[in-house]
Amino acid sequence: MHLSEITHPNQLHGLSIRQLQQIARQIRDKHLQTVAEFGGHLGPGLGVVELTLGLYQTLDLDRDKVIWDVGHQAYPHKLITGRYSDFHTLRQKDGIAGYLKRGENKFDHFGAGHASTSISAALGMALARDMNGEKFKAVAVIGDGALTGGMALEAINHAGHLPKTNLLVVLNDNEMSISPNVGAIPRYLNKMRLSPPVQFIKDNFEEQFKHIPFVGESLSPELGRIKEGMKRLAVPKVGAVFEELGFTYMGPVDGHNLEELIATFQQAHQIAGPVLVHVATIKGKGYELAEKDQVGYHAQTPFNLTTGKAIPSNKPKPPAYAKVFSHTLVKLAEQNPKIIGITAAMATGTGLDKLQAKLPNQYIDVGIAEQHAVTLAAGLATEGMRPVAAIYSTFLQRAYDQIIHDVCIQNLPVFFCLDRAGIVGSDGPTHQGMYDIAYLRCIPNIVMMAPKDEAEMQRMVVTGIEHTTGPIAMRFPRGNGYGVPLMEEGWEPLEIGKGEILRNGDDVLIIGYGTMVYPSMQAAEILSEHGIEATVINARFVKPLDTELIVPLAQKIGRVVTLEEGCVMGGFGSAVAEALLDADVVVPVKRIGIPDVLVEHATPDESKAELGLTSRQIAERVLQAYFQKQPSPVS
Ligand SMILES: Cc1ncc(C[n+]2csc(CCOP(=O)(O)OP(=O)(O)O)c2C)c(N)n1
Ligand SMILES: CC(=O)[C@@H](O)[C@H](O)COP(=O)(O)O
Ligand SMILES: [Mg+2]
Repeated sequence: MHLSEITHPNQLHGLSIRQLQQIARQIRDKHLQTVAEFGGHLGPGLGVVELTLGLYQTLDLDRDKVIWDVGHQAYPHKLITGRYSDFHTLRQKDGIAGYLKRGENKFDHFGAGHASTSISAALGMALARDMNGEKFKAVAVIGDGALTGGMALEAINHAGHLPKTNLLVVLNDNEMSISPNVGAIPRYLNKMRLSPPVQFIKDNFEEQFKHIPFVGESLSPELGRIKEGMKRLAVPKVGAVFEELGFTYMGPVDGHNLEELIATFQQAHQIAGPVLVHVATIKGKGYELAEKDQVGYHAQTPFNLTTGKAIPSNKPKPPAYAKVFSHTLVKLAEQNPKIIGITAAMATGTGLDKLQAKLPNQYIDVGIAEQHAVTLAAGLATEGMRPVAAIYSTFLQRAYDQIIHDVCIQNLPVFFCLDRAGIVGSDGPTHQGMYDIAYLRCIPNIVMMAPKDEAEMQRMVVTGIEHTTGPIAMRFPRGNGYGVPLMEEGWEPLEIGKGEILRNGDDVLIIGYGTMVYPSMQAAEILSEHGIEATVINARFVKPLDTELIVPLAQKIGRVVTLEEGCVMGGFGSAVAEALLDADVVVPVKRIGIPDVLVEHATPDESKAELGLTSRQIAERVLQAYFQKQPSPVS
C-alpha cells in the first residue's frame, strides 16, 4: 500500500513491519519535499514517523483519540489522516494548518500550537468518556520540551491521582526543545535513556561473562563478588519518578523500531489507569542534515534538499527585528552586568542565543515555562538585577497573572520584550501577536511602547533598560526592519510617554503605533493626492499616552484615525478614544487595526490585505469615513 492510498489510519491495521517501513519512507519523502518547497517544521515530524505508525496501528481511530502536544510534529499524523493530497498547501492561505485543528479534520481531536496542553486535554476527554460510559482510548503525545511546561506537570499530578482513569501519555523524548532541552526533567529523562544498558548488565551480568572462551568458567567465583558489588550501583529505577506519581512507566523504547513500539503500545493498552510510555527518538531522523543540526532544522524556510541551504531571496533583506534587538541588548549587557536576558525555550527565535554565546552568565533559558520566566524575572528585579524577559507576544499570554500579580502589583522593574507582536503569518491564530496591547494596557504601573522601525527600537531598548522605576514592555514584529541606518552605540533613550509629529496637515489626525507608523505616512501621501492633508503622529507609547500632544491636535483638527497591528478592542485606538473622552473632547475616532476575528495562517501581507491594513486600504477607509468619497476600486 502506498501512502497516497491511506485516507484513514485504520488502513494501517494488519500491515507488516516491512509495509509500515515502506510507508515510513514515503512519509519522510513527502514531509521533506513539502517543507523544502514551502517551509515549515522539519525536524520534529521526521522524528515521530515510526512513533505515529506504531501507535496508530495499535489504535482504532474510529473510536480512540490521539492529542498531539504543540502539533508542529504532527505532519505524519496529517499525512495518514486524509491530507496527503492537500499536503502541498501546508501553512498557506486557505491550506492545511501547521498544527492540529479541530475544524480541519475529524482525527484532529484537539488543536494546539502552544506547548504543554495535551495531557490536560486528553485527561479531560478520558474523564468525560468515563462519565458518559463510553469506551475509547485517550492518548496524549508530548515532547520532552513540552514536558517542562507547568501545565503538563499539573496534568500529570492530576492524572496520577486517578488510578481508575485510563490514560496513555506517550513521551517523545528527543532530548531537544527548539534548542537543547534544559532543566532537571530532561536530565532525568536522559539518565533513563542511558540506564537500560547498565540495568541490562546488572540483570545479565554472569551470563555475559560465562561464555568468554577459555577464561569464562574460571572467573565464576569472582563474578559472584562483582555481581554483589553491582547491586549497590545506584542506577535510578527507570521511570521511578513517574511511577511514584501514580503512572505505570514503560520504556525507554527505541522510537524508530516499529516492532518494539507496537509491542510496547499493545502492552500499554492492557494496563489500567495512567500509563506513560517513554519513547527515545532522534529529532530530524532520516535527513542527515537535520539530525546533525537539530536546532537549525527545527523549522525551515524553503530550502534546497540536497544542500540543506535556504533558497536565497531575490533581494537582500534588512536585518530582522530580533537580530537588531539581541545585538543591541548584548552591547548594553557588556556594559552592565546586571542585565539578565531570559528566554522560555526560544533562544534562537528571540536572538538571545547571541547573549548566551557572548555573556553566558547573563543569560537564562527556563525551558517552556513562561510563567516561571516572568516571576523569576520579578525575583531577580527585587535584588537589583536588570531582568529582560524576551518572550513572544503570544507565548507571554501564558504568564498573564504573573505579570499582574508578581510584577505590576509590586511595581518591579522587569523589562518585557515582546517579539512576534502583530501578525506573524504561517503559524496562524495560535501564534498571532494580536492581544498584548489590550492585555497589558489595563494593568497599573506598566509602561508600554512600540518602535516605528528598527532604529527607534534600539532607542527603546535603552529606554527599557534605563526605566528602573517599574515594569516596562516593548513590542516589535516578526520579520525584517526597513533597512534604516543603525547606530552601533550611544543610543539616546526616549522620554517616557512622549510621541512625535512626523507630518502636519489640517484635515485629519492620523496616530500610528509601532509597525503602523510607516503605513500611516504612506496613507497620508495617498490622501494628499486627494487634496486631503493629514497630521501624522508616531505615538511611541500607548501607556502613558502622550495626551498633551494628542488631545489639543484632535480638538483642533476634529477628525482622528488610529492605527495599530493588534486587536482594536481594548487596543491603542481605545486608549486614544478613552483619553479624548476623559478630556471631554468629542470628536470622531476611526480605530483601524485587527477586528474581533481570528487571523488564519497566510502570509502577513495576505492577512493585512484581508483586514484592510495596507496603506492604500487605510487611505480609502479614511476617505470613506470622513470625506464621503467612494473608494476607488482597490488596485
Ligand atoms: C507555550 C509555548 N512556548 C513556546 C513555544 C515554542 N515552541 C514550539 S515547539 C517548541 C519545542 C518543543 O519541544 P518538544 O516538545 O520537545 O518537541 P520537539 O520539537 O522536540 O519535537 C517550542 C519551545 C510554544 N509552542 N508554546
Ligand atoms: C512551533 C512553535 O511554536 C515555534 O516553532 C514557532 O513556530 C516559532 O515561530 P517563529 O518562526 O516566529 O520563531
Ligand atoms: Mg523534544
